[in-house]
Amino acid sequence: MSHAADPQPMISRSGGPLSGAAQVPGDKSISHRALILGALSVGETRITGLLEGQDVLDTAKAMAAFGAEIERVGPGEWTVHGVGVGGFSEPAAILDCGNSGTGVRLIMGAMATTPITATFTGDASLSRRPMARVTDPLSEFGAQITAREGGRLPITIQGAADPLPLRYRTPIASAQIKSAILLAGLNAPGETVVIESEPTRDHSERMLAGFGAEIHSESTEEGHVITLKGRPELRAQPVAVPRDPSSAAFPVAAALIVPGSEIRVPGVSRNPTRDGLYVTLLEMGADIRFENEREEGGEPVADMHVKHGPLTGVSVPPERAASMIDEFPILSVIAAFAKGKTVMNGVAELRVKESDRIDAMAQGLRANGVRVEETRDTMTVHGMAAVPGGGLAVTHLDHRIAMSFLVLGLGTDSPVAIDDGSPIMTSFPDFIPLMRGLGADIAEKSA
Ligand SMILES: O=C(O)C1=C[C@@H](OP(=O)(O)O)[C@@H](O)[C@H](O)C1
Ligand SMILES: C=C(OP(=O)(O)O)C(=O)O
Repeated sequence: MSHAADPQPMISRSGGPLSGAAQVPGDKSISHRALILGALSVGETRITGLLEGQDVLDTAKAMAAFGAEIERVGPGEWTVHGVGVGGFSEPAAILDCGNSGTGVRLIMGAMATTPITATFTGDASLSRRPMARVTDPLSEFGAQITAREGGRLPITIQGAADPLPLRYRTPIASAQIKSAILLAGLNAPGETVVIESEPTRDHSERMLAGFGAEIHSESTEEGHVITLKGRPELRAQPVAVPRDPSSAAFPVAAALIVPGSEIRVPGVSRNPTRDGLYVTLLEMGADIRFENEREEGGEPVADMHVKHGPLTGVSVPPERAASMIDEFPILSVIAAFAKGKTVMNGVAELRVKESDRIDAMAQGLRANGVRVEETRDTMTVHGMAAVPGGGLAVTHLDHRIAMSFLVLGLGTDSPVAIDDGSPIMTSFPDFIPLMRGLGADIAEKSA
């Protein structure tokens, strides 16, 4: 579904301390992969804790269009009867991946080595995002690809009838590029190898191994090397999706900036390839404790306990960027309340997310009285003892920008408005009730 909802202006303002438990939704990255790998497996995959955000629902629809049987059997509980590696049938209609970069890029990979044709579209945000980073390597497998000018959506892929395995060094640290290649490699003979300069989130590798593929990763002088043996028979698996650390970041941030707050966030993934924000917050002096550390569904998880307290600005090194790539918008909000400046390095990729996130954050923070400097790949936020607020932030169809500014307003002197909260449904449909349950004052606003 394209993101065509009417804009929903919203406003948030400061109130009393936040308290209680924040049950954040299932991990978005793992949810997409559970549906895709379920569709490529033989047998029934039962998924619990699936994120029922629009991004993931669009992926579910696409898997059904390729011939998998997908059923919602309860809240967050879904079954997938897959068609096996190489078993996708040709979709009858154009596949609309909505707002989701992960959805479209991984699904293009999953079908590019099967001899069927599919056309992909998305909303205005997704149609601006670069796709050649994925279609270039997919054409090396033998797929025939046509794209709009600049390698953008809509894109039509005629999958390779006789795919060749690929050895590919990713030019950008991106789990979406890596995952698209690995999914394509499933139906290529021989070994497909991806080499990345910095390790990126490793859910595809963990889950492919869980579904029975032969895959291994090693750090070498060349970089981080992932090797997949093609044409496995993937076996359906139960998948328990842990709670999303990227979604957890919003209530955590709110608790850190609203005086007197103390909240718990149970069952959040602590996968080290996703942990950069929390490493950074601890360096800033945040009062965060991880309790009851355990393993669930092949991922390390913990219960978080977060308390408001003083924070100090830090410099985030570029090599940490991949492990917190979606968390820089909310970090820039937290940084506004820290003592001194926070410098975020190596963040150029933020410019090609759902929006140009450096620009969107810089403009919205400035509109609310915060000093921000940006270069192509850095952002610097100057913290202040009291953040004025009182401004309007433009969200550009970007859920993380919308949620970041609603959190900002919980700590500012005057309320903060956003032009459109509707994109929040892509990744965190219960964000507003969850935040209100903690005591946050967030309201819809007439346009
Ligand atoms: O593989 C994934 O699930 C994701 C990878 C990241 O994108 P890139 O691979 O473009 O960095 C991230 O921003 C996105 O939200 C989810
Ligand atoms: C970048 C994001 O998602 P995607 O690339 O899947 O649209 C995100 O969720 O912050």
